[in-house]
Amino acid sequence: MSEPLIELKGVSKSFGQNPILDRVDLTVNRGEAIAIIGPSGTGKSTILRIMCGLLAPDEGEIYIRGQKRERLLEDAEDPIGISLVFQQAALFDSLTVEENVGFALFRRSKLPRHEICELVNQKLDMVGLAGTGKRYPAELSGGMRKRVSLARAIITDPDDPRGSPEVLLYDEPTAGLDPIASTITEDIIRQLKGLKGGCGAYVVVTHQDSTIRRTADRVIFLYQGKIHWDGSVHDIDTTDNPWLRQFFSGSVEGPIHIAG
Ligand SMILES: Nc1ncnc2c1ncn2[C@@H]1O[C@H](COP(=O)(O)OP(=O)(O)OP(=O)(O)O)[C@@H](O)[C@H]1O
Repeated sequence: MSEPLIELKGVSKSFGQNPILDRVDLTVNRGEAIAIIGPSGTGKSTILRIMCGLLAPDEGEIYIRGQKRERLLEDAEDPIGISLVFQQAALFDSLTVEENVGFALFRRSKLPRHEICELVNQKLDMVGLAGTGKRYPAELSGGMRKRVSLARAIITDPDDPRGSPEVLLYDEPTAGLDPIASTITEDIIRQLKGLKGGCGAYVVVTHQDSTIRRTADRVIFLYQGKIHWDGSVHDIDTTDNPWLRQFFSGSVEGPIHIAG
């Protein structure tokens, strides 16, 4: 039986006069691998920020493993960990890889330094970056930097009763990467699900065809604040849904209107 980890119910969000999300219903169940796709500016990153508690909806309800979230995460704790891996790696250039990955633990936990370093090394190993801990971000490729930020997203304090994040949210994890670096990242995203110290489900926002096909089981198409398609990745080439057909063909003819 499916276990809902994140439920958005009738979620709406506007920025100023611009409605971005319009009564969106979306459930992320344990074990799911979801891609949210759609044209630029359609609210995909906004959904991720709402899911992880960085942004509050204007209307609607959010349930985290069945518990209603009342406030932003600065004020309240969810019953499970939800981590957002930002599009930009956003590393501190003056800190080593090790210090970047362990940043939160070095600052907030009571763990001795050698234990934090051990955890950091475990996480670096999981993202294929063993042995890079003493390097600085500037010495790494763009793909490697993105994987450092992934390691940082999955590191947790062993004393945290929630353990490692149950849900990982990836905002364009392969944007700007060459095809091989993309494949490496896509494989890691897949492998982390179900792995001890990995995650129980993930949501990827992406424009990359390979990332949609290689990381997702379920694909959600968002346009003008609404979900227009929610189906299996195996059906994306055969569905006659007009939004999906136009999106994947790159045609300018169809229901999707892009300004400019
Ligand atoms: N904090 C904010 N204040 C004002 N407008 C915002 C804010 N955040 C996002 N927006 C606007 O909301 C819309 C949706 O943004 P969002 O980043 O969610 O889209 P997206 O689908 O992820 O786009 P892309 O594919 O280009 O990354 C955009 O028009 C954006 O400019």
